[in-house]
This record gives sequence, structure tokens and C-alpha cells, in this order.
Amino acid sequence: MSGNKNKNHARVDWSAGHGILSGTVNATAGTLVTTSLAHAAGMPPGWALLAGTAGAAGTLTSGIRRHLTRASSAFRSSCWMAAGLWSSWALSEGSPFSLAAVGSLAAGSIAAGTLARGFEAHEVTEQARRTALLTIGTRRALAAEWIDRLARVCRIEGAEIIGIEHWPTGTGYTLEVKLPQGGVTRKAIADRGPALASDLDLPTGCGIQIRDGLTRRLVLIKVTTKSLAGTDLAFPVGEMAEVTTVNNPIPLALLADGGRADLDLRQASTIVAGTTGSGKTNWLHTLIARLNQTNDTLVWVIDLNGGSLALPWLHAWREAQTEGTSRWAQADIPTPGVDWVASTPTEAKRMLAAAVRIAKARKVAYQQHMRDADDDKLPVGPTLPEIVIIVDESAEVSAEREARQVMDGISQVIRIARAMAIRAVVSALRVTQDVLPDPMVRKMASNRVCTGATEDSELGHFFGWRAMAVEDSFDGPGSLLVGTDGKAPEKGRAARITPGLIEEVCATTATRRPSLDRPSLDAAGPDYETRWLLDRCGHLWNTPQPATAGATADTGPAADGKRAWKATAGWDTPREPTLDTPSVNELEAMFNAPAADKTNSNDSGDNGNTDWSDPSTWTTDRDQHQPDARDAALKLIIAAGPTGTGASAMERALKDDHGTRRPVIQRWLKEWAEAGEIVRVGDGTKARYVHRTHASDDPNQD
Ligand SMILES: Nc1ncnc2c1ncn2[C@@H]1O[C@H](COP(=O)(O)OP(=O)(O)OP(=O)(O)O)[C@@H](O)[C@H]1O
Repeated sequence: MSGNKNKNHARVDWSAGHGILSGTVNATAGTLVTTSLAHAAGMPPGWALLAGTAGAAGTLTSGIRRHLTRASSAFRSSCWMAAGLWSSWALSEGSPFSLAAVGSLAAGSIAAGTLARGFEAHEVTEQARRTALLTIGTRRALAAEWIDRLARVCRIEGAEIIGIEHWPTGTGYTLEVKLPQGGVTRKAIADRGPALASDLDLPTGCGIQIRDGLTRRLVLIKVTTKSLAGTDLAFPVGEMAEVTTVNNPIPLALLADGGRADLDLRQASTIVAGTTGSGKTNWLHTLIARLNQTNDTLVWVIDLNGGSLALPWLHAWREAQTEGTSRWAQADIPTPGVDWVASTPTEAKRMLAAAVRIAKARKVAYQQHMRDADDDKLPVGPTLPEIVIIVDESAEVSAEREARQVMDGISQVIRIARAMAIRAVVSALRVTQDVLPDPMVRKMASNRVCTGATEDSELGHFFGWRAMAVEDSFDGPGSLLVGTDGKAPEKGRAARITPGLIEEVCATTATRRPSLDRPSLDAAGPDYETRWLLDRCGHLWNTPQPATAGATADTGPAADGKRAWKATAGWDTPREPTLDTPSVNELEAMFNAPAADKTNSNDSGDNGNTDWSDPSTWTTDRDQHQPDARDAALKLIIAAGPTGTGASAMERALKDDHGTRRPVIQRWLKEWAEAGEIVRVGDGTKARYVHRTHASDDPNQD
């Protein structure tokens, strides 16, 4: 209530200055009132003249101190003098309210007000001229300083400073230098970077970066003069409302000069390296958030350290299916922020094998699609999403023999699945031989991010000869170097994302998560569909709770009206994993195999009406496949109760609405029976299938 009152209450800013009109009226009224009071008190006219003279002197002094122009100061002082003269004359004449006194005051005020406009315009122009001169002077001094510095430190005589731009962040400036004729190269400056930084006596964490100009003799020198150490740049959750696409570069850091570092995650794989505590995990979270902002990317995470990178991305989704006191209880969060988590080598192998199968299936299914788009890379969209596999802490990944196989699988995926829209992001403590042994990963990951290093040689290994020294590159957690396509790295700062912000990102973006396209889903098979069953993901949470199965059916509200868990086929029936990562030779054989099943090539789901220039108009495959035939089939079995139903009856029920035929239904039945979701009763043509929730009620079950 009081808040509203305050809001509606008109506020007066007493510190605000006067405009020309209000200033003139105010001065005129003040003169009249003061003179009438002096008249009433019977004061002699000399006092008024004295007051006017004192006012004029004060105004002159203040004008000089504020560096006003002489004209403005003289005008303001003469206004005071005129007011004093008028007041003293009016007092000596008898009354300030006589017609002559009031008339002359009004005429004088109008004249002063009119002249004030002209003097004000003159003042504005003059001040702007002075500022420009000052800036030019400062730049000229800076330019002269740099010409001298280049001669002293780099032995480059006769360099010219073409331009100087101070960064809007206030943390430094960029110089454009023209090298003299005679064969001086940019390397002459690049090699002396640390010496230049020392000559400038830059604070620790600040440094100099050398960039190519438009021609061979032009060089850009970026000088960071102020460190942002300790400054938290909060992750902009508000931006998540805007739908983006992985086809465009993803903004993943703020550069020191105020620009944004964008990474292309559509074409390139990425390595992020950083010592413990340098902000590597935080950066990976911001990456997952930005990928969630798109509507055409699925994030898979391999984290052998208990899946800890993925866990914050599951909380909101999991709690949305509960009735507890969580802020997400019963919220509309249909999907997790991470689509698949592998926290054990076995699960990682399954994931990578599925990725390879998907790549192969896509290659076959979308040949026509790629021909239509005249592109040798798969056109990605909400109905045909990109998969980004993020591998955290590859130190642990490459520590054991079994885990090294996972790393081999990653390099195979990086090599083979690039054109099929499956990309990898690998994180490492350092990018040295012992931590990241597979040179393939390093070679094929053209996006390089480094959040911290202990030795200059590590940066050299990572970025090549263009790397800067460690002390010039990092100033605590959050600072990073970003390099793309072998170019010299840029200094930047990552936004800070906290668990609460991660959950908000999940809540905002969950409904726009795409689902796998049909050929990929079929290729991924049960390994993918049953990824959220408790025997596979329950260990991520301490207390086993029914996890959801995004790919299986929703059983709907329970009989008591409470919200039920989504169906989780056979989550309490542990099964042995059977899939291994194929060898390199096997993979190559797969890719050289002749294209089969081309009838699926139009399965992308794109109806041709999408406006690809506007991501907000894109639909997701999820919209188009709901309700799914598979869901409908499972619902039929559930609805059949303890007596169950058979494949023929299901075909009759599904044929018209979904066009599903008996062989497909039989495949599903086999998968569900193997997973323990349903129970087979009887043999041959008499076989019936009973859902596990009714199985115990049926005395005839096998
Ligand atoms: N962008 C950032 N801005 C400000 N502080 C940050 C930023 N990133 C990380 N930090 C701080 O650094 C700490 C460590 O970050 P983070 O866990 O991401 O590092 P790490 O390199 O992954 O370390 P570890 O390997 O031990 O997990 C965070 O708890 C946070 O306090």
C-alpha cells in the first residue's frame, strides 16, 4: 500500500538546475521580492547596490572556476549588476511597485532572457570545442608516446599511429599502427609484447595483444590497462527468452574490448582447458545454457566424475514431476537441460556407439535432403537437431584403460560425425600429451578456450606461437582466452552462472528442446530410449527415485488424482550392457557401405513452410510427433488391463491414426518385453502382452 502511495506521489527534484525561462522568471521574482522587503524594512539604496556588486563578483569567480567562457561569465555578472542597480534605483525612487519600476524590471528581464539563449548556445559550442581539443591533445600525446616506445622497445623507427580507440568498457584501448617501409613485419612487435607491457608498467593480469590490420603494414595493438579480476558478470538469463539456432555462432564470453566472443559450434569441435578452480566448469555450464537457448541442439554429457556437470541441468525437470515444496513442483518442464548423461565408462561407450549409429543412419537417410540443400553438411533445424557431446574432465577420462577407450570413441565421433551434425566439446586440465593423448581431438577441435594455465609452454601447445604469456592472459576465475581457426587468441571474461540460474534456464527453455529425428531415434534404439530408466541413471541421485522416461509413455494422472510418474519401463530390472564402441576399421566400413533405405530421406519432418530466417517461427519435432504412435501403443497395453492385448489387435487400433504396421509393433513389443515394461503371456498366435503394472493381477502370466 505504502509502496503504491510512494509510486503515485509526484517527486520534485530540488537539485535540478534552471532552464532559460524558469531561470529568468526566478531571478526577476527574486529581485522584486528582495527589493520590496528592503523597502518595507526602510533600508538605504546603497545596500542593494552593494548586494548586486557582491553577486556579480561571486558569479565571475564561480565562472572562472568552472572554466566557463569569458562571454558567459561577463553576461551572468552583468545580470547581477543590473539587478542591484535596478533595486537601488527603485528604493531611491520610493517604491519598487511603481509603474516605472515594474515596467523597467520587466523590460530588463525580457532582454536578459533573450540574450541568455544566445550566450548558452555559445557556451555549448565552446565547451564541445574544448573537449575535442583535449581529446585530440591526449591522443596526440599517447600517439607520440607510442611512436617513441616502438622505437625504444621494438627498434621500429618511423612508425605512424593511424588511430586510437578507447574501449567502452574503460579497460583499455586499441592502437592502429602503420609500420614503416623497409620490410619491418608485425612479428617485430608481437615478439616484443611482454617487453612493451613491461615498458607500460601494466597491472598484473593486463597485457598487450597484437592483431593483424587490413594490410601487411597495418597492426592493431590492444592494450588492457585495467583488470576485471573479482568482477562477477552475471549470466544474462533474460536473453533466454529469445530463441536462437546453432547454425549461428554462439556468444560465450565478453571480450576485453567490449565485443562478444562467438564460437561456431555447428562446424567445429571445441577444447576447453584450464587448471582446477579457473572457471572451466562454469564456462561449460554457460555453454550448455546457450545450447539450451537454441531450439535445434541436444546436449549429451559424459562426466565420469559422478555426472556432476549434468546434475544441475536435471534438478528442475525432476522436481517438476513431484508435489513437494520445490519451486519447480508441478511446473511445466517436460525435458531436462541435458538430454543424456553418461557417468560411467559403460554408459559413455553406449552413448558414443549410439552417436556413431546416428551418424551412419543420418548419412543414409538424408542424402537427398543434403542434395536439395546443395550442402555437404547436414542442414540442422528443430526437426533435425545437432547433438553436442560434452566431455568433462578428460584427465579422469584418460586415466584408466577403459576410460581411454571412451576418449578413442570421442575422437572417432569428432572425425566421423562432423558432417552429420554431431559435435564434441572436450574439457581438459591441460592440453599436454599426458592429459589429452589423442592428437586427433586437438587437431580437429578448431575452437580453443583456455580458462587458466600454469606455464607459458601450455599456452604455446594450445594456441601455437601466437599465444601470450600466462601472466598477461589471466586474472583469476572467469578470465579466459578464446582462439578460433588457428587465429591468435583473444582475452575475454565468462559470465558467472549459478545453480539457481541454471534451473531458470531449464524452466525457460525446456519446452523448445527438440527431439531426435526419426532415423536417428531408430538408429539410437533402446540404448537411447531407456536412458532415463533407474537402473541406468538412478545412481546420479543418492536415493533411488522413479526417474522419467522422456521417450516412453506418460501414464497420465493416477487414480487418486495425484500426478503420476511418467512410465519408466523396467527400471527395477538390472540389465547387462552389451554394446561396445566400434573400432576405427568397423566405423570406416560402415561409412563406405552403399546407401540403403533411401525411402527415409524425407523424414526430416520439415513441411517446407518454415521461415528459416526467423527462429521464433520454427517448430520442434516434439510438436509434430505428439502423440507418438509408440506412446499410443503402450497406452493400448495399459488400457487392456490384466487380460492384455495382442499384436493384431494393436495393429487394427493404430493403423488408421498412425499407419503403424504389425512388424513395427512386434519390434516394440519385443523391446518392451526385454526391458521389463510388459510381460508376454502365452505363445504363438495366442500371445498376449500385459503391462507390468497389471502383470501381478494375472494368474495366467508366465
Ligand atoms: N565467470 C566467473 N566469474 C566469477 N567467478 C567465477 C567465474 N567462473 C568461476 N568463478 C569462481 O571460481 C570458482 C571455481 O570455478 P569452477 O568450478 O568453474 O572451476 P573449475 O576450473 O571447473 O575447477 P574444478 O576443476 O575444481 O571444478 C567458482 O566457484 C566461482 O567462485
